Amino acid sequence: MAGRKDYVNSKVSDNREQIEFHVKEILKLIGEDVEREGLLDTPARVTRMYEEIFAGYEVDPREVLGVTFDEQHEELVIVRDIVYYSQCEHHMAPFYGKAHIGYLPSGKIAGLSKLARLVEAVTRKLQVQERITSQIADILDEELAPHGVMVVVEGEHLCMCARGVKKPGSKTVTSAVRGEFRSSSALRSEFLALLKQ
Ligand SMILES: Nc1nc2c(ncn2[C@@H]2O[C@H](COP(=O)(O)OP(=O)(O)OP(=O)(O)O)[C@@H](O)[C@H]2O)c(=O)[nH]1
Ligand SMILES: [Zn+2]
Repeated sequence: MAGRKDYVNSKVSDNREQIEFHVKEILKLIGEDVEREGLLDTPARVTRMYEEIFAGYEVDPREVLGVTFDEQHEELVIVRDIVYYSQCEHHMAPFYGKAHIGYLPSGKIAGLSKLARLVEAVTRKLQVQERITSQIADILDEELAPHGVMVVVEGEHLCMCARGVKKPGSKTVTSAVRGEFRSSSALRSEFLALLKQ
């Protein structure tokens, strides 16, 4: 079996066979009959699912913004209600919800779809919600050098619903502010008001 070192910097597409093998082993270890019909293709299916839900390991989130445009619009730009699905790094259980991104451009704007691609790139891996929130804010701050950035992420964590403390319906809300959003409560209020419309 490969040692820990062999996995460094690897991703699902590099390791399909090994992942299938290990999923099958886990099925055996939880008491399943891996030869029964319903489970025959499960290791391959799970591996294909991992390629989707862990696609974030295949991309550099700093590169997804792509070409930025020079534009003199210096008022608030918000893309809200960007649905995401992620996996909590403590339990490997899904958490999901919506991300809302706002920034005040300073001569550079990003393609709107690229903001949603950035959310995809940071959520499709093992994560915690706080890190998703600050990574989105930091990457926009560094790549667009805007006057300010504000990110709000809402999430429902299955590890808190289906197991453990069992509180379905509870929502975690995280925020990150950079630049002028830090000092201006008026800007933060404007952003939050526009989320409600
Ligand atoms: N801060 C933060 N915590 C998270 C996130 N996702 C899951 N967790 C928490 O990670 C913690 C792990 O706690 P542990 O005590 O090590 O694990 P556990 O015994 O399974 O904890 P319980 O969930 O309370 O049963 C739990 O409190 C989870 O709710 C996240 O995105 N952010
Ligand atoms: Zn969890």
